Amino acid sequence: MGPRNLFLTNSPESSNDCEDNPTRNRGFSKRGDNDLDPDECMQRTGGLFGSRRPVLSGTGNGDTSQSRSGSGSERDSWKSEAEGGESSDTQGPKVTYIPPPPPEDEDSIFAHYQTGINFDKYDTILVEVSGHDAPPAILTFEEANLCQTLNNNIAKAGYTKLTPVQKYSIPIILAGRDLMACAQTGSGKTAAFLLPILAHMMHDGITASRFKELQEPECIIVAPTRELVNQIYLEARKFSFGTCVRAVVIYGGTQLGHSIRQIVQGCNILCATPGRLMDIIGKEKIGLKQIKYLVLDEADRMLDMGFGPEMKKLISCPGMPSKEQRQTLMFSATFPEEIQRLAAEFLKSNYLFVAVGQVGGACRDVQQTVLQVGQFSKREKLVEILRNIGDERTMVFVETKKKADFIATFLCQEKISTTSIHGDREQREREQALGDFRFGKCPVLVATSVAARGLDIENVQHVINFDLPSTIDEYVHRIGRTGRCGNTGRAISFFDLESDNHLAQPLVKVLTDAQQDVPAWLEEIAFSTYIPGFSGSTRGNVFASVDTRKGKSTLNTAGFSSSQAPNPVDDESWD
Ligand SMILES: Nc1ncnc2c1ncn2[C@@H]1O[C@H](COP(=O)(O)OP(=O)(O)OP(=O)(O)O)[C@@H](O)[C@H]1O
Repeated sequence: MGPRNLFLTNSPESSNDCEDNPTRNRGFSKRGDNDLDPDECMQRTGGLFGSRRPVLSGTGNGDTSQSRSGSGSERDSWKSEAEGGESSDTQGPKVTYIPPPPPEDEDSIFAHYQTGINFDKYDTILVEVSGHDAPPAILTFEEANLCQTLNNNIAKAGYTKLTPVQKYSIPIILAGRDLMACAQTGSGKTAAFLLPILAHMMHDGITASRFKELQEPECIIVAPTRELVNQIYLEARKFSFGTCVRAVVIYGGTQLGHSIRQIVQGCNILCATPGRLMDIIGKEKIGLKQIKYLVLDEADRMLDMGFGPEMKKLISCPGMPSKEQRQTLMFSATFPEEIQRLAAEFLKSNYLFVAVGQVGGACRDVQQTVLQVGQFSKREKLVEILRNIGDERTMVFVETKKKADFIATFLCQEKISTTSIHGDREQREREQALGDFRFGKCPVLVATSVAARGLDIENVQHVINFDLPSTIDEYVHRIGRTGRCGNTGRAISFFDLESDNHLAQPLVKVLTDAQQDVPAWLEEIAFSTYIPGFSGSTRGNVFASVDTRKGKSTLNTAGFSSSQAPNPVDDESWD
């Protein structure tokens, strides 16, 4: 491998980002603690229209403990990104970043990557639909009876065959039913909700939205990270091309005035991170009266104790149609049982549940390897692996933001051109980093869990878990950044006997279910480690939770319930 350049740019300005930390989420779940993205956390301090002053402060300079049982000292202070001068009642430097507009030419809008050799194997995946009177699945796009413009856009996007989640979800949504859908990473969940929503809008003869100070969109899509909502927006823009439906994206870390300017020009579909959404609603730029569709992507994350309170506020905002009056759609690759129960509050009682493959199961197109690597050998092993990989695109997941910087800098010193993404980086830097990775300038992206969910980047051939996450769900999402849409990928995880033993059982289960080799040492740890709540054998079980309304008490993919989950110390990643 040739020398790689140093592309890491860590701006001192990043000090106006807020820190993610468990402490600031006191009173919220253990599960969600690690996954807050900075700008969204502010809502938890002041409520929808309340004060945004942070309730906690601390040193903010603790070390980046690599131990899972660490106190998380670096995370004991946080400054809400909302403090970035976005509201009159806040202090601190203004957030001035205005993201560059996406390319407008048709080729860029419809640019896509090829489905992989295993795309056709999707047909063999088992699908279970539960709930009453489910409409039958469709087998082809033609059967969906979409309008010509949508069909043209689907063709231009290079879609010729439906994925299983699309086959089942599209008719369900077209029939007006609420839906909770769980399907493996990279299997086309975004189009599964966008296409039928757009079809409905077209069918209802939506009128082009015009400039207005208060916009009343028909659809709101929320997702947990900025990069993910942006991606969903680009998909919405692609499928609505040539129609009068206008999609808009708003997310934190960008100038609030910019978000407002985007909205007032017209907004039918609003893609938003929760914090920015609530801010905009509070500023009365968005009215909710016309909402017909509410989509929670990465729904288990959106409903956990981290974001759950914001989502509850959203559905009880003035004007928001009741669940009987709107269609609520939830999608994820993982759906722990207790989160499903919470979700019922958002859904009509006759909602349908679609499970494609094993709920929370890993994508089988990812070849998973687990290596026993102690904390002090990890860097050496990482360099060895990356040198063997060469220039193939690789995401390296670490536990903390500081560690992300540290490892990225270390790799750059090793002449491996690397960039990094995490919640302490300015949004400008995050987007730059993602762009550099996406377009191959930096083949290695070091990331915290902020990049674990949803990101769809072409040709990510490898995921390396330098640090394993604290829950198996997060593992499933992380390794799902590769092996997407029928392509194959590889995931290598460093298992540290000092800190990762609690993951052994669920990890063995995920590996087994995805028909991967399970190292004997891992199986041994799995059988000798008692995990409360993890019942049953690791082999051959029907995996994880199913539709909770069936009353089966089963495992969630974490191998333990959220309330039993160990305290996560990965310190990331909300938006
Ligand atoms: N029917 C299809 N034919 C071809 N490509 C498709 C089809 N459906 C989706 N894709 C492409 O597959 C990729 C993955 O889709 P998407 O990002 O929606 O997956 P996902 O299920 O939401 O994954 P994750 O769980 O990681 O969020 C995207 O590039 C998308 O454009």
